[in-house]
Amino acid sequence: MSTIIKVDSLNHYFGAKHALKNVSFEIAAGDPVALVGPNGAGKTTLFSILCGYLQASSGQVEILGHPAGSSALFGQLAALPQDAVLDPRFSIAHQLTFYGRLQGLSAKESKIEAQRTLDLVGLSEVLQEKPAALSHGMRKRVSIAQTLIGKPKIVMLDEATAGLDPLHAREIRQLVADLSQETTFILSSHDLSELERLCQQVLYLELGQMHQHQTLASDATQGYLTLAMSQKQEELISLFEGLAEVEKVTMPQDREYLITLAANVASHEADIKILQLCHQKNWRYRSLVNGKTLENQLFE
Ligand SMILES: Nc1ncnc2c1ncn2[C@@H]1O[C@H](COP(=O)(O)OP(=O)(O)OP(=O)(O)O)[C@@H](O)[C@H]1O
Repeated sequence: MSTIIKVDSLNHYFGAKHALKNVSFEIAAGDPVALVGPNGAGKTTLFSILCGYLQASSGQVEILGHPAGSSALFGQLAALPQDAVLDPRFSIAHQLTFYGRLQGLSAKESKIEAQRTLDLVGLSEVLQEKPAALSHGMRKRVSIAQTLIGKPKIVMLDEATAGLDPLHAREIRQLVADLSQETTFILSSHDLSELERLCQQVLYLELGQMHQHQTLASDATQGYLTLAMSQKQEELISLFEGLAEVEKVTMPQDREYLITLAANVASHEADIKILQLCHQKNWRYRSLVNGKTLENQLFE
């Protein structure tokens, strides 16, 4: 797969504050990529540098073969900032069409794009409305539509589903998954289970430093099972640790058990034993998943 973003030894300072510390990573075209990290980790700073809003203090950033901020990237890369706002004075049609014109589309093409992208986010009926007539979640979906105008190759969404009801959050996730063939999405979110569903590559920033992870969908977390129980079971850990297939069991959070398998034991050899034990004990489980959840990879 072709590399579309290449970042090498990136540093950024805000005065004495070293916000990004020697960050290097690559992103290939295709599957969505997650950008995760605690508050103040440097995610917005990194987004701003990738978009060309902010000039890095040092290091290289290459996007689709061009330096960040290059005019060659116009229309190829779009971003939804966390605090994006729509202009209250103009209709949604006007704003989306204007955005299309800014990208160099004709008036007719811009109108078609406005309608197409609003259809994609399930909001075709609001075309003539002004932002005040829309709920917070609807405005967010319009902003997502705006990033899709002109079919950019890369779209960065900062907290795209924050504030959306579960149904619409799911629709946006589906939209991201559906468009992933033509557009590579970089998603920043604090909702790890959402990112886990969508992304295999996870860029984790902490205090300006980058660590890379893979999600459950990959082979990288082989050797673990994650068991969610309906109720906490006092004897569970000691009983499971008594199995030859199991090396260690921990409970990273309430009613969720992380099972480390013994060396050279495949998960399908262990899961049956675990389920048999649950059955014997009459314990009810909610899910048994191969691997380590993203949250446990990052914080356990
Ligand atoms: N304009 C600025 N001037 C000075 N310091 C800044 C500026 N912007 C960000 N910082 C600092 O740089 C660090 C990284 O901030 P950044 O906004 O990139 O974090 P973040 O990961 O996006 O956080 P959040 O999840 O809260 O949005 C923080 O310590 C922040 O205080």
